[in-house]
Amino acid sequence: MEGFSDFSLVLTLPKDDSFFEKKKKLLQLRGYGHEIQVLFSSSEDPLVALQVMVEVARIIHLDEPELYFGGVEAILPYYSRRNELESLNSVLKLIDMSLRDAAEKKIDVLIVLRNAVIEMIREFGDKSKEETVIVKCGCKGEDELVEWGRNHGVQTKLQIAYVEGAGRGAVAAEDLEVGECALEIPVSIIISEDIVYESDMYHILKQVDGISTETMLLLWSMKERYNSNSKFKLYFETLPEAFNTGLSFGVEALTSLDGTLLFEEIIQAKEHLRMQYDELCPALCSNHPDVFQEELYTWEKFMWACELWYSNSMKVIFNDGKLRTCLVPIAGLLNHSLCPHILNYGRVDSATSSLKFPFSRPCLKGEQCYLSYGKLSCAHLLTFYGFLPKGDNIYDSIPLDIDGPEAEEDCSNSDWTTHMVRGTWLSSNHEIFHYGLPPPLLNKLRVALSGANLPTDTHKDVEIEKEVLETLHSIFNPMLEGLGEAECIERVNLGWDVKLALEYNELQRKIISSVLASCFSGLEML
Ligand SMILES: C[S@@+](CC[C@H](N)C(=O)[O-])C[C@H]1O[C@@H](n2cnc3c(N)ncnc32)[C@H](O)[C@@H]1O
Repeated sequence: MEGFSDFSLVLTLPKDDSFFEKKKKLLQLRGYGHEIQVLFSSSEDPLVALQVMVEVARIIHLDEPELYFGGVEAILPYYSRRNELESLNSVLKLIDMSLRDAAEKKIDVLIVLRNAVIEMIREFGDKSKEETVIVKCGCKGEDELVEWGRNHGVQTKLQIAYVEGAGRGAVAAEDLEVGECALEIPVSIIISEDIVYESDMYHILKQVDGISTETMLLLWSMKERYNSNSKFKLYFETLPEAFNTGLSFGVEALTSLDGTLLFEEIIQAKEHLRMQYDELCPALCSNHPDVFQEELYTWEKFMWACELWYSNSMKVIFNDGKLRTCLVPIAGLLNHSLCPHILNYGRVDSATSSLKFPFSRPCLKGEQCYLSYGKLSCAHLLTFYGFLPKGDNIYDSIPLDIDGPEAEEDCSNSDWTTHMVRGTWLSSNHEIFHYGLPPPLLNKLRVALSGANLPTDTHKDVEIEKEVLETLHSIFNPMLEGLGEAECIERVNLGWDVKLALEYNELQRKIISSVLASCFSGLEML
């Protein structure tokens, strides 16, 4: 690497990061400050310095569950697939920014670094590929929708296809690289609150006490769905007749969920929606029958609209800085993955007045292009989207309410007030005093059970440790029993909802069993 001139790239942990203090401590533990200058000197291999940048970026991008479960204990090379993609992409962005005004003699080294990051992203993507079976390429209605979009300024490098297990999806029409735009949607065809303000129902809805813009939009979409002169006719025509989310689960599926938290969540969500419907729709239809026709505002159609908005809407920040819940035609055909191609897409580009969907990792021709719907648990995905993603979802955890004083804060034994467990197979540390369980939870129980301050690692009290694990066992064993026996029944003839409920139960059983197994092996070690 001779001939490279000395220079540095600066990575900064943003001050407004809600976990600033925790991350700062993690960085310090690894020997960094919160503003990290990575020096590239002619005497060193720049790729070594690049590794430092990536490690720092991983810490900067940690989110709440990653800090809770892994923190300083987590073994690198990476925390989660999402974290890895975000970190590599932020390093790439920094290099690209530096390239823009770099002195000529620095350009060569920046290009070496850029290529190295691109290669890291590509290798990472190859390891995390999700195979897609294309059931049918080319779909008439959807192709017409894309054509309509193009006529309104949409640009896309994707084709719509039917994919196995997920309805429609988007497939790359050519090999696409990191940074390229998969899709660009002009603001003019995004369905957002402005559309209600311009509609004939706004003067009525604005009189309704406490009604949110989201609810107004929901009521607008119920009617627009059947408007043959709608600008969005093709969009509404290509939407599914049924969304099949957890909110539509039948009695048999709900019964199979009995004993899980999800059961309560779905029942409560449905009760809440029913109340909202009863408060709004009958009164609107009887007081304003010219605008709110009864046949368009049935409970079934209300539920369809709720499921539409839950499973298809996106949160978008507009040029005025306001975050709005929107429906985005065409973009709404992209499916979700835990290792997505597109991560950052929620802000309107002021220069083009469009919403851009750039690739955070490459997507080869014919490969399904996935979006990230967000950091969502399987319970949320099942309830509001009606599917369970492939692979380990690090946002899947079981919450625990434990009373008593919190452990004193330091970085690994932090001040979390809500506790949770997740599959212990996701942990990298199953040693004594760790057991694959989250450090903040173990510390919380140590303090609660000993009534004393947190013992240091070298002075852990074996009796207290046993009590901690026995307590956890006594919490989780009834949960496992509550799930009942695993059913080994033939699933082909079951309804979509019962199949999903059973899949969810299996996932819960797997998580709880892993916690119990960790308690057992911990007790054995002790
Ligand atoms: C925004 S839409 C995506 C387009 C959708 N596939 C369609 O045909 O309309 C969200 C819905 O797609 C489905 N979906 C998204 N990601 C999925 C995945 N990884 N596996 C299975 N279904 C998925 C779910 O039904 C979800 O409610």
